[in-house]
Amino acid sequence: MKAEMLKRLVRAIAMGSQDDLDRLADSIVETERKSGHSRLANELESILDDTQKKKRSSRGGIDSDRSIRELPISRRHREMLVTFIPHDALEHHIVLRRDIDERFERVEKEFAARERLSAYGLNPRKKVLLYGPPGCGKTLGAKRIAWNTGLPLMKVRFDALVSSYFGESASNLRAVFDAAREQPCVLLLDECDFIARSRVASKDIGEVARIVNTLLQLMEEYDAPGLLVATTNIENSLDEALFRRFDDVFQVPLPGKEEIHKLLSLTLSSVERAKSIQWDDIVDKLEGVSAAYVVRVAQAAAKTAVLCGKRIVEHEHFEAAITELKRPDGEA
Ligand SMILES: Nc1ncnc2c1ncn2[C@@H]1O[C@H](COP(=O)(O)OP(=O)(O)OP(=O)(O)O)[C@@H](O)[C@H]1O
Repeated sequence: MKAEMLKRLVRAIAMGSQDDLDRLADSIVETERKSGHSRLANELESILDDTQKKKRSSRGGIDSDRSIRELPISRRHREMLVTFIPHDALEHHIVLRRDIDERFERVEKEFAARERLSAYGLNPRKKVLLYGPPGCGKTLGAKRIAWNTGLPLMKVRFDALVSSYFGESASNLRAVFDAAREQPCVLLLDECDFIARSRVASKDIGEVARIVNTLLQLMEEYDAPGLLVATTNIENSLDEALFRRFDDVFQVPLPGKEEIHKLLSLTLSSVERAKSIQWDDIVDKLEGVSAAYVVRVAQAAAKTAVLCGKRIVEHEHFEAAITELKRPDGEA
């Protein structure tokens, strides 16, 4: 072992720093790999992986109150690979078209009845893909599923997961799926097209291709106690093989007139509304935009009412908000 490493080792032991020891172990693996000793590097890596798993299970597994330190982290950069949202923090309001609401409800009901279903040899839908335009409730829909099934949400951080080091993205992804197996949760792969761009369209045979293959395999083998929800804006960009691995695929579309009305009422529930508001006119003007945009318009109108001291939202406040928040390109 090089002198520098020996010094780091002794220092870490003297300081009793587990973090430094972990980092040192990673450096040793990397040095061995770079020196062409890939078999030794792989063996060392699997020792590290096994030890981490044992440590976790000796702490009694993972429950919903797990500490941040128990969540999967990237080997090299020690970054959290997921954002963990406990069930209590998932309360939300979502407005959906009735038929879409029923699609969500079906997933939730099957999860609730999973034991009854399995008694008949039937499997509940556990891997769901939500697609549709931005800002219409795909991420919120994943929260809804978690909330209604009593599970926490574990959102994958693709920025931390995708690494430029050979094979590391795939092993990070594996660590995330391992964690989802130990901890019943809704595992959210938000904007999964980030990694799942069509292999056909992409000539990339590097890390992206490797991670798509790993994702395909992990999806195929998925047997975690919770649910997996993936979202994408661009349905067509998804790898066909990945697409087939979902048990249910449905769209979360733009809100219709009825939903726009509900979104406005919901967002304005804490302020008074003038009787003179021409709701149909406002709804007509907002038809074709995302739910997020409708919420922003309602919030802007409410804030204008408060700022100008009236505390009653008037029709003109909506007109001003719609003009001010000109529809961003591509949102509708
Ligand atoms: N159906 C909805 N009901 C109520 N609020 C919504 C709905 N859709 C979007 N919103 C509002 O817009 C915000 C963003 O929504 P969300 O993140 O769920 O959109 P998304 O479809 O996942 O968009 P993206 O594709 O950009 O990630 C929400 O936090 C919420 O305030």
